[in-house]
Amino acid sequence: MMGIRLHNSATRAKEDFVPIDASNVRMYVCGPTVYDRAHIGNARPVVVFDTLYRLLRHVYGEAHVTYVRNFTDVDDKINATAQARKAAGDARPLEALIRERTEETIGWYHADMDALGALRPKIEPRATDYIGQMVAMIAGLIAGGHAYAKEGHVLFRVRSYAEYGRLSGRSVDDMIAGARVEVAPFKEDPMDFVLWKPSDADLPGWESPWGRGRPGWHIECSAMAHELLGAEFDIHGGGLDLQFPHHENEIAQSCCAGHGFARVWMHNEMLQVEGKKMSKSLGNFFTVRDLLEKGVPGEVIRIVFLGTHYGKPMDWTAEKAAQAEATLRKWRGLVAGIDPAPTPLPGVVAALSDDLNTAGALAECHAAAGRGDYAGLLASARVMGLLTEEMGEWARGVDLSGLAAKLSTLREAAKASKDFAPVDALKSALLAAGVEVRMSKDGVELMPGAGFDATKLEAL
Ligand SMILES: Nc1ncnc2c1ncn2[C@@H]1O[C@H](COP(=O)(O)OP(=O)(O)OP(=O)(O)O)[C@@H](O)[C@H]1O
Ligand SMILES: [Zn+2]
Repeated sequence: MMGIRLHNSATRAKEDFVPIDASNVRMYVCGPTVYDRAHIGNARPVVVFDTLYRLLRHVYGEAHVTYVRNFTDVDDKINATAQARKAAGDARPLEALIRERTEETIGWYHADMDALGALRPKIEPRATDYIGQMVAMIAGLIAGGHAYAKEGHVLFRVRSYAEYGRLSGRSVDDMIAGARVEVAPFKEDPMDFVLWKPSDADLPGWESPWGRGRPGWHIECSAMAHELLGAEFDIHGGGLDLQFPHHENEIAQSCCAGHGFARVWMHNEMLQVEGKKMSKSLGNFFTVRDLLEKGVPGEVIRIVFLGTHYGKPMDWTAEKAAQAEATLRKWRGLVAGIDPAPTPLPGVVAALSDDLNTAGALAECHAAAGRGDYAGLLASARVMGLLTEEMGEWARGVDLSGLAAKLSTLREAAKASKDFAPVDALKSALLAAGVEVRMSKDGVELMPGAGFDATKLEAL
């Protein structure tokens, strides 16, 4: 079996990937805070870790990989959207409005990420379903001297964990100097971070030994990962913007609670706009839905992401999208009516296994297309979630509608000139490409028929 090598952010080295249990390879990825539509920056980790998930399934077998990605449904921004609806006159209780907002956002998220060909993770836990586990973990941290309760808050005592800062490669003192840490009267040390905080009576809250309140964001992931994947698991992923403080804090909590944690940490670099991270707070974003509605197919968005290594920053540009669309249209033409090879090309699997070298894998696909190995191209593209049946609708529809318009124009011209030869020539070429042609006085309709071969349409 070909070995997978992954760049581990924790050791800053590319390492052989050796699963703890090859019959159950386990991966946790930090998921979205569900208060609004995902922007295309948010889609980058989805495509990156979906590609890794597909590779792991290819290597270890579909039944032997557990992928968990959470929904963060406790958050001030969610509360704010619900409060805005209440202020606008909605009489329902805040809890119902919050639930409605998170349900709606999860529905959008699923629809948008499905459109990018991302498989749904095996488990998609919601933070609010694991409050009990979070409370238990926090209680254990207090008992172990790693956390303290004060004024309804529980704080993690950062100085109690000697390894703090190791993931991001910084010392606690540097972090204090560089980060905007909140100084608060209930903190022993400005670096200490919140595990639990009180909730106002008009906001969602849960009973706990420290009063009615809600968990901090970091403890959510530690508790869900532990509950669903066990004390130690293989891979933890997320965007590089989460490395500090979120992931640093997850590690501190889980290790001090006496669990191990993830062995390999992977971080995708940012999707940028003019050198800056695309983010909601900067306002420099557009959503996945915006692009889909503008007619950019999900498959095009996916292949644009795959064109850049996940560890490098990238921009979204219209030129990249146009080039990607041309590639996919060509490939879809080449593989039309062809069965995929039984296995993907070894060169593609090798590239993906080399720390997800997706650009290299795509280059291998181009080479296969060039030498006429269409069955190999198809099988290989599918390992990356491309050229799948479900994602192909856009390519068929658009090609043929352009040709239908052309045929119709030729027919109009022929009616005037009485020279039907150009119409007949295009019609014969379409039939030769396996297209069903229906011409009536109402118009021209083209449908892919048996033996449809889109490559033969390229010259028309
Ligand atoms: N510009 C970006 N490029 C790549 N990944 C990103 C980008 N912005 C956010 N992410 C990733 O998206 C995932 C979901 O994050 P989350 O829902 O917390 O985003 P967010 O914080 O609402 O987005 P924003 O950063 O725009 O406020 C995380 O893994 C995060 O690292
Ligand atoms: Zn997380």
